[in-house]
Amino acid sequence: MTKQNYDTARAIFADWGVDAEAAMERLARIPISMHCWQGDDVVGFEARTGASGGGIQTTGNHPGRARTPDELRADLEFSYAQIPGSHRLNLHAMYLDTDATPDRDEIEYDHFAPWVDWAREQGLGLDFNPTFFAHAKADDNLTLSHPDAGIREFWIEHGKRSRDIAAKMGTELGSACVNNIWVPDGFKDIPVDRMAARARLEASLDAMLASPQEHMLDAVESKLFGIGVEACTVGSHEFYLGYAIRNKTLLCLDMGHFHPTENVADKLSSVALSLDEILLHVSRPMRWDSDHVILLNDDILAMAQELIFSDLLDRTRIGLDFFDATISRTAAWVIGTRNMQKALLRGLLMPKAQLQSAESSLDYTQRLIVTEEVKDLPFGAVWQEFCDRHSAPEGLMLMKTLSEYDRSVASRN
Ligand SMILES: C[C@H](O)[C@H](O)[C@@H](O)C(=O)CO
Ligand SMILES: [Mn+2]
Repeated sequence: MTKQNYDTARAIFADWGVDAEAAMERLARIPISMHCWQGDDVVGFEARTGASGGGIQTTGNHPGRARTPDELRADLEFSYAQIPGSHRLNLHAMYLDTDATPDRDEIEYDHFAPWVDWAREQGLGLDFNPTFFAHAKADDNLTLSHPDAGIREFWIEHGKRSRDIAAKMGTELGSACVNNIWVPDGFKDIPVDRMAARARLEASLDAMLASPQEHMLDAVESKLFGIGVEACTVGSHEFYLGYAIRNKTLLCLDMGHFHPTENVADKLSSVALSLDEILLHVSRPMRWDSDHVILLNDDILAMAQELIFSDLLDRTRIGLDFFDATISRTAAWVIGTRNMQKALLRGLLMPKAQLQSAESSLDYTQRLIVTEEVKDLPFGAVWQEFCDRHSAPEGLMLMKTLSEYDRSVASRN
């Protein structure tokens, strides 16, 4: 039945001048960097207690949170098996796997080596992030921009070590590892010396990134505001856009880090004119940076279409950033990642040449007719075929598989 549906769909897309086989082939080559922190509510495996801090907030208490690296890896293995294609894992520095208890300025590659061995076995690429939150030295909501030079030094050292670890991960796995820098630095109430804070952040970043590295890529992530840093975020969009351009790093655009009515997809072509590569944190901000699981909604579809229509797929690393502890954590990963893929597939199945030609000849009526008519095309049949070819379940079978796994981990407490 699926095969018949697909054959019909393929013919319908061909009528529109779209090659469904080519779309599936391209989709299979787009890795999504799935974030480890959805699996345990951004807690990590350090010997510490306490909330994430830094304005990041997970809510909910659904049973089954991964408590150890082994549990997290088991949950990831299950999740990747439900997601067609080959992907990456985005690891945070607080997810070390070791009996040692290094402080953040003492972390080394060996503390993460089990993750690399596992990633190799699983055929996954790895990305990395220094963790500048959930630590006593981040309690002021200031790290790299802290007025205290000792605190800045501590975090600079953490950042340098993270880059070393990312470079070694990239070397070991033969695939460049993106090391994404996000700091929570900011002010609850209106500051009077924004310039000093931003100058300190810039100097700290310069010190951290001073030594050239291979097999890793530096990325910087801006933010508009967070809980507790409502008045000013030191690493704002303008700050990091300039920094990334000047220093040739990747710029990370997190969809939750802008004013809620801003169209983040619209930013891609603008920043791509000044940057070599972009990192995305695909997320769903609901009224604020709430990090809801991404849906196949207009924002995600627009983001995917923009990547494809602006020819940015080869210059963009797609990472995810959501965490919801009110639902099955593995289902959240699977649904969110598959939604990103579905959005990309839809973009790849659009009659791009026809649409762009209508626009360039100012035939906006034709552009409107096409954008609206193609909404009825059988995208689902191509997605089913894609899942089938990659041995990933869909529909009722996916539902059953996700529920069974969720029940199997429910006794964790
Ligand atoms: C855990 C991540 O580093 C974090 O979500 C960051 O990327 C962010 O978006 C903070 O709001
Ligand atoms: Mn993010």
